[in-house]
Amino acid sequence: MTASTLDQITVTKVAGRIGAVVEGVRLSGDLDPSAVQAVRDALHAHKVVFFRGQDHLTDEIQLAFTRLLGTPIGHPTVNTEGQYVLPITSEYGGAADQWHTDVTFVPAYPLASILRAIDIPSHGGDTVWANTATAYDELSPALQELANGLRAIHTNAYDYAGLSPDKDPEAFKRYLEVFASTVYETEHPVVRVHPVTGERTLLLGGFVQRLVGYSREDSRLLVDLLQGHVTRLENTVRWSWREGDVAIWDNRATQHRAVSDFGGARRVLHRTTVDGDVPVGVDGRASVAVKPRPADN
Ligand SMILES: O=C(O)CCC(=O)C(=O)O
Ligand SMILES: [Fe+2]
Repeated sequence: MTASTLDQITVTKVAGRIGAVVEGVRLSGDLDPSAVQAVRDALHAHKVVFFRGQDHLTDEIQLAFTRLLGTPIGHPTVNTEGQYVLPITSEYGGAADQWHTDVTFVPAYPLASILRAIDIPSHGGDTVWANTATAYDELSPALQELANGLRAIHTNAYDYAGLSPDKDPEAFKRYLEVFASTVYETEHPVVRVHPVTGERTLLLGGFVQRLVGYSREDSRLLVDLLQGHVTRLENTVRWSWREGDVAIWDNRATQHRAVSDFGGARRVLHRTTVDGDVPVGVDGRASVAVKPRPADN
């Protein structure tokens, strides 16, 4: 196949504040550096970018492309060393159908995730992304001021323990074994300064347990208030998958969730993630691991 050249690449917005379709790019490990830069620029500008018709992709090619964006990392709780491709399957059920940013229970959570549609139901099973930078921008100045000083504890234990084993208790058990085998807790700033764009973004989502220094009830109310801005429809884009589609999102400026409206149908996507950097708040304070405690040496 022909290489992508810059004058063939088009970037078209698909919603007002987030999301663009990139055309003229065939994703692979051989992608021209200028095309990789175009993808990166589109990612920073639009937060989530979509590619149609990438049917040539295999796990290997997806991983090779992922390496062009940074260092691939496995899921921290999936104990399969060297496995960088995480299947997202309907078998697990439920886990991704709440708003979250990927893996925020560790300090340097992924800077980007790449999701490839492999087996998609005939209808339903969309994914929705929200722009956490525009969510911050639209806050009242007094609320921005308050949010700037907040810190939150993110944990995987809280999240997964809160799920109900609704349909298939066995699948749920396997799920817990895989994804909650180690308890992680990290304290993050609620407002993260984006290391590339300098934007202020709201860092919350499904792994948040509580705000530091607030009662549980005040914490819940405050998180709900801020999270309500993140998920306002104006800050979101919804993607209806076709097999061969790829979505790449800037995990430092977005939240996302799956829409669980496809009944018992099979739905499989494969995800790779790119190693991230430790967030820094507006006061310059970085995120810190609470559990497991960092090694002493
Ligand atoms: O299944 C989906 O639509 C989203 C899955 C997800 O949260 C992820 O791949 O990080
Ligand atoms: Fe996710």
